Amino acid sequence: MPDETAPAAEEREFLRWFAERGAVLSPSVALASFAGMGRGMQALEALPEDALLFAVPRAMLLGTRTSALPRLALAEDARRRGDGMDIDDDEAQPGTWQHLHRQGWAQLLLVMLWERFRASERGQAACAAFDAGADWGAYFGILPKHFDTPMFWSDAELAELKGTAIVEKIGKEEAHETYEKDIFPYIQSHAALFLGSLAAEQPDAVPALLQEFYSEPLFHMMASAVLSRSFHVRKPEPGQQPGAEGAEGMVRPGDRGVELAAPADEDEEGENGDESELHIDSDSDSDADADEAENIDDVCMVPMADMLNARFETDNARVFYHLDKLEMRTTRAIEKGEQLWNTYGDPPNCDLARRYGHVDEPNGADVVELPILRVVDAILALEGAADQAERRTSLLSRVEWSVAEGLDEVHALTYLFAPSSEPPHAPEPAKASSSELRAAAASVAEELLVHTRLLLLDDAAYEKVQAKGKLPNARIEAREPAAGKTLGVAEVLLKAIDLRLAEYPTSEQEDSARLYGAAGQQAEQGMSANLRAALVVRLGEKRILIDNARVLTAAHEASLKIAAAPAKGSKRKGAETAGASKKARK
Ligand SMILES: C[S@@+](CC[C@H](N)C(=O)[O-])C[C@H]1O[C@@H](n2cnc3c(N)ncnc32)[C@H](O)[C@@H]1O
Repeated sequence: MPDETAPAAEEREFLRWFAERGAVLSPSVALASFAGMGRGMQALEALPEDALLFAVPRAMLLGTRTSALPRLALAEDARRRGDGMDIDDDEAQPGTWQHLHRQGWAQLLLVMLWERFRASERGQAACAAFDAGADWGAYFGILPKHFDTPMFWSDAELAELKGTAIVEKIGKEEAHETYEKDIFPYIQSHAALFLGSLAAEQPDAVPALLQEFYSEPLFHMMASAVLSRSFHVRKPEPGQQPGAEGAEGMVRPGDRGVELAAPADEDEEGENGDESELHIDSDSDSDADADEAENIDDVCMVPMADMLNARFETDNARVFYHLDKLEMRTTRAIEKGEQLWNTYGDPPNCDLARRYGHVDEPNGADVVELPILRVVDAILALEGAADQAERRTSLLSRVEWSVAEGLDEVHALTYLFAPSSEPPHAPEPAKASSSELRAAAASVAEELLVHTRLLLLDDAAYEKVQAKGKLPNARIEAREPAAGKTLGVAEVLLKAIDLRLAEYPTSEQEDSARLYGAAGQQAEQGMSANLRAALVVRLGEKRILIDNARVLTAAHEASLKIAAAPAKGSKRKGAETAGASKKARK
């Protein structure tokens, strides 16, 4: 429920600035505080579908297209080169503004830090000569001063994420390196730009001033703000009519900390959020795609649009694009008092926690990662080959080939039965019938089935696959005579899931009991938000593994029956998902 308290001074100042700069906020909505979510937006009266909530002129967006810093930095680079000419980004030397264009969000983060300084009391006077236009001071005033993302968690809190894929994706080290190697040296060597007239007026104070306005913690804060609040806004197309809806594509926050931002999608509606990184292409491919697809200049902050919270499949408002402004509109009728929700793209909890610092309970979009190496381990364990090292090498060479052919190195498993909306949010039904289990088998990650089966083929069949470039079908009940011992795809995946579950220090029952209580045990009281988020993430992952395991168990039993009755079994196609992989479809 929203707090009834009067808005804080910084919020009043933000609202004043918002109106003064030409933005419009509907009198039917207001910012409000929501328990555990910070600020959000609330309807003060019932609203129809497509009602305008607010409109923001493009000039108010904060990014490299609207800030004066890029213009000033380019002029400074040209002055230092002494030629005053424009050069291509490719020709730019290290230590120049254009060179930073290649460093993910570096330019945007410098813009954020510089604009924050420029809006400060000392910065206003020091930057007066820059003729840089109106500042974003009131916007910085309401940005969070701290973030709950794992980037800022203690080691003890991070330890609670053991087994999940979050820890290695936080990017703390990479962010630190970017700051040390690219950001701070650039600022230091352009002190007159970043401190304005203060650099010449107080040369002895420069190191302290740089620390005050451009420190590493501030840099991480800006990066976190971009990660959790930025949008992708394309430049208007030439010839586009003012008011034309949706011509610039969707917005959503960039991703990957300071390293990379996520690719933009083609869509006419805006979405504060982005896709999970667990997609079909291998990571390296997707990074390349992201580089290609994203224009870093599209990533920007959209005051007011970043005030809306989000919850799994709850969004009731979206951003729409116009040549001169962005509008937030309702996507369905809203009742008086309802919260206005945007969508962050319904990411799984591991991404929600990493990028936004909160989780959804339950989150039907949850995923758990199963690396193909765990499948290799499972095969080795089940085969119990005398020469494990030799067999591992052979399996790894298949992994290398298949990944080069476009199969994922890490597969994402999803819920096969949706989690209950009621605590403890376990997948329902708890006891599925055999027909329900059979039906669910069709949703087991296809590419994982193909990949597993490929590893199980005997050498002759594998060589044929390589020669023809056609992968085996995703048949969950398939059994293959790998290395002289017949193993089932489902059987191997069950073992891989066992191994994957063993990576978490606690069990599903323990986590569930702590979060939601169990027979004879109360839920843990007074848990910190970070600990709760960690428990929710890892419980969701374990539940998906266990959910997949029950379907695989049924498939394994079926595969044994089929094997025992080969004549009938050879005709059985029920659980086969034809032409499963991209490669197979080719
Ligand atoms: C785009 S901002 C939304 C505005 C934000 N609540 C504020 O006070 O400025 C995103 C942040 O809001 C919070 N948030 C959004 N949705 C939430 C939810 N369902 N539960 C908890 N926190 C949420 C998270 O801190 C997230 O990083």
